[in-house]
Amino acid sequence: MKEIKHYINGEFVGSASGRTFEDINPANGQVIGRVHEAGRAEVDAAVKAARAALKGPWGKMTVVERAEILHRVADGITARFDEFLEAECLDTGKPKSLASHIDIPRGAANFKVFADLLKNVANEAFEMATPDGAGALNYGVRRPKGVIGVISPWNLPLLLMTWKVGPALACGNCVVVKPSEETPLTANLLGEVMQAAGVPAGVYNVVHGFGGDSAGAFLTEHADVDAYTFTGETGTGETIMRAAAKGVRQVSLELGGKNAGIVFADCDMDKAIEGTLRSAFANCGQVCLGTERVYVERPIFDEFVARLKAGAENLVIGPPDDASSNFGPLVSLKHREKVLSYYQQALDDGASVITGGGVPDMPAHLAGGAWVQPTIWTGLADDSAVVTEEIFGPCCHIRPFDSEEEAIELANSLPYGLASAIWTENSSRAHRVAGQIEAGIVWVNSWFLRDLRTAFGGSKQSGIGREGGVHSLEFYTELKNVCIKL
Ligand SMILES: NC(=O)c1ccc[n+]([C@@H]2O[C@H](COP(=O)([O-])OP(=O)(O)OC[C@H]3O[C@@H](n4cnc5c(N)ncnc54)[C@H](O)[C@@H]3O)[C@@H](O)[C@H]2O)c1
Ligand SMILES: O=C/C=C/C=C(\O)C(=O)O
Repeated sequence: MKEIKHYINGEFVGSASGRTFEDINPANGQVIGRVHEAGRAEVDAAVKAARAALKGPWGKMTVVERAEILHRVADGITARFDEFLEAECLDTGKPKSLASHIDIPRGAANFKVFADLLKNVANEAFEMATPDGAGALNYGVRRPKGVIGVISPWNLPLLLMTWKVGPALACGNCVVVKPSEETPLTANLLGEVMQAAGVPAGVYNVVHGFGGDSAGAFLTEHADVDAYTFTGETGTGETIMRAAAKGVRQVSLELGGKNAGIVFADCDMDKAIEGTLRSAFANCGQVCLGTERVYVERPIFDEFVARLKAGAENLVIGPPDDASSNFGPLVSLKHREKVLSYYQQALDDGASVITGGGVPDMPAHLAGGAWVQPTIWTGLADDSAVVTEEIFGPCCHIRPFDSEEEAIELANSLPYGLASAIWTENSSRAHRVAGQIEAGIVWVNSWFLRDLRTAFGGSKQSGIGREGGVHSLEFYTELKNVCIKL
């Protein structure tokens, strides 16, 4: 049985308590390995290692030297692509066809992009007048923030963790990562890659465990962590923010969403269907940016519903290794319970089930997996929990609208504000509507199209702060102004 340990100060170590929990493959319910659960002692050791590493060779390196090492990390991920792919798909059950295009390549890109960015970014400078006429010069210098606590979710484990670790390390920080308890494998593989790439011991640490009353909470309660970057549920974000308030530590929070797709009658229907299918069902609907509310202009409503239904019914449900499969299981049986409770709620609230709504028949060797059907509903009231709460499953509700104003009002009606997708061939309308959507990210005629230099994050209850490009740099560094009287 595989033993999954912590990675602290450049070594894989077990928990002093001997406590472990199971890592389960959600495609078949089988145990992949036993994961060590960190107690306060392991979290403390990881934070101490990170603090010490700041003062070691890592803290003395030039930006160019750090960037070279981070390129080696990226190349190390690429060189071990198949191992990362295998590990990510074992943990999540997602199709290899998906992870090989998104999760693993982005794991490498997240190091390259920020390493290069750091080499090229300018600092601000202001000349100022003074009463004696000699003037003064102000200039900014950036310094690493220190030890960063990185807490990440299970839906895109390597992608979302490296999206934070890449810029944090590029800026010269050291990190303690707490991956999701559901998906511990790729964070450990990355430890091996870091070692081989010459990242000094203590710069990248991983502690495994759960959230509350476990590794996650111990990390957020640790007084010697300087800032936290978190991706996960809004409620967890609130808890982490409270813990970080002690000692006035900064947080960057990428949280939940209940994203709207708006499909206008003047859209290119093929593009709108293809994009909405991906945004609702890719990664079995477990993408924070995914569309769970679809608003369609009335003249094309029936055609859109029929075509999305046909698309959903064409998805090929199957395990990661099946090359033809493009729809895997949910991450766990526990998460399936949550998703199925919304499927039941939709029935209770009088939804018309256009397709799905239950659990698919799977062959015996996969029957223990967390499989669920892609599901589409119509006919629910705007205040049904199915329409207002994040389900994080492969499902969406489609509702007609009659005017641009109504569509904008519906899209903005919830306390979330992560992402939105607008489908129209009228570019004036696209700009007009995009400007009025209350969300951190608006896509027009696309979805999950990512340029890593751009700002990424949520408004309202979908998050605090922006990461990506120079915005990551702002979070992961302390900007100091030096004022020189001439
Ligand atoms: N905005 C984004 O960019 C983004 C991206 C991906 C996922 N998400 C959101 O993530 C959620 C799904 O992921 P999840 O179920 O893993 O989220 P989660 O909030 O349950 O867990 C995320 C991480 O936080 C840890 N955690 C849980 N409770 C904690 C606590 N009290 N203290 C410290 N750490 C704690 C977990 O162990 C895990 O590592 C969805 O809401 C989704 O929308 C958001
Ligand atoms: O599930 C959420 C997806 C988030 C994506 C990113 O953070 C990214 O593309 O950088």
